[in-house]
Amino acid sequence: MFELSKQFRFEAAHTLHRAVDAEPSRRIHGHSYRAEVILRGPADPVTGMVIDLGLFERSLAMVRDALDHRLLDELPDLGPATMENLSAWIWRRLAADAPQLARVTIYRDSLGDACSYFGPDHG
Ligand SMILES: Nc1nc2c(c(=O)[nH]1)N=C([C@H](O)[C@H](O)COP(=O)(O)OP(=O)(O)OP(=O)(O)O)CN2
Ligand SMILES: [Zn+2]
Repeated sequence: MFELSKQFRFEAAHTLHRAVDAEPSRRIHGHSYRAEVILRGPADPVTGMVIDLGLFERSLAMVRDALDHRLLDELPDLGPATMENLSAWIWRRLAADAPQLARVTIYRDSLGDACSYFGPDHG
């Protein structure tokens, strides 16, 4: 069993309705995000790879393009633009191309925030 990971960064804006810091959160504001995607599985005996990272990078580039410099509130299938929903959204986008998906983690490094999603089979 091997574990492969790739990371990408994106900048995005959002609004959020919440009980604390309600007013500044409701205004449009931005964050710098880092996404880490983990794949787990055996290496193919012929290729020696869990997945060709070149192929995987293409899928990640499409996901990043849909998020970078966007107003996340406008993503139709995201829901409230929290790190929880972002990690699950990235999972849904990648699952068909990468059945070895094991975890998607969203980081907001400047705030010390992180949130991981382990897929629908883990609640
Ligand atoms: N469980 C979650 N809680 C919150 C999320 C989230 O994604 N999941 N997101 C936010 C907001 O995005 C918010 O902008 C971050 O708020 P906060 O930690 O208060 O940081 P700020 O920089 O906006 O505020 P400071 O007071 O300047 O630290 C909130 N909660
Ligand atoms: Zn925010």
